[in-house]
Amino acid sequence: MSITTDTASPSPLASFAARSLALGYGAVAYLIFLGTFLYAIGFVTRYVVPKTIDSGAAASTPTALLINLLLMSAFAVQHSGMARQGFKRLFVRFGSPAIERSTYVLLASLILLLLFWQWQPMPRMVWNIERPVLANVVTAIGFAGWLIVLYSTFLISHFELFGLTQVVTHFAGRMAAPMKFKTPGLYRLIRHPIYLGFIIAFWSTPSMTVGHLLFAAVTTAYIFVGIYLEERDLVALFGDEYRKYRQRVAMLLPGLF
Ligand SMILES: C[S@@+](CC[C@H](N)C(=O)[O-])C[C@H]1O[C@@H](n2cnc3c(N)ncnc32)[C@H](O)[C@@H]1O
Repeated sequence: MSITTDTASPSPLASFAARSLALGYGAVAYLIFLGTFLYAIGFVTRYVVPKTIDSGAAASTPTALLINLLLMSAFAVQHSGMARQGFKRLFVRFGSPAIERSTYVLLASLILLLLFWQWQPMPRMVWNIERPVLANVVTAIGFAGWLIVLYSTFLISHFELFGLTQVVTHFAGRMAAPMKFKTPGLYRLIRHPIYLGFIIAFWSTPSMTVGHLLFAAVTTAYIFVGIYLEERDLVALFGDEYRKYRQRVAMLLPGLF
């Protein structure tokens, strides 16, 4: 696949304009992702941001359940659908390969922002840790989960994962290198540290409401579906290298599974 196929005109000026546009698009998509990621931390931990997982007027339970399930389903369909190799091939047939990842990141972020905005609180308490020390420990574990997520993205290439490397390489007039399979740091212990970080971040809260529990349970179930689909693609891409890695290294918890 050649990055020169995405420019309609061979003129260097038009090509420069198209590459600049792709770069700007990728940069905006990355900034929106970053804002969404930071907002997600506030949304789940209920710190700083105006609208959290538990704030707002409560609708009836069936209405809240329906809206929240629809919002999470929209995210799951976009996130899993667009991540598949088949969709990526389709995308590069009609659009520029350089902005495929940025488009994926942008749409995922926009759906998440919609979810944060429209999320219906379900305030009934499931558990509430009242001892301050224990509550602080649980909160700190939750924040550690977010740190694991962010740290792990840098282990397998943060800027490539969120599309910036692709648009910068394209802007420089070079071909983006194919994605490399890497197992640095935490990836030597488990295959999915980013997903483990999310699970820790979503569950480790001192006050668990029904709404938060719904969010944690559905996203955790979705993570297992995502792992199945992602590993199928990784086996197709890297063959025996990934199969051996899967035999050697646990999915989420070393020594357990
Ligand atoms: C959101 S990341 C999640 C990565 C991993 N499942 C985790 O939880 O840490 C998904 C992207 O990472 C890529 N990926 C997963 N494992 C990888 C590895 N060991 N090296 C490089 N890329 C990987 C997948 O192909 C996919 O594009």
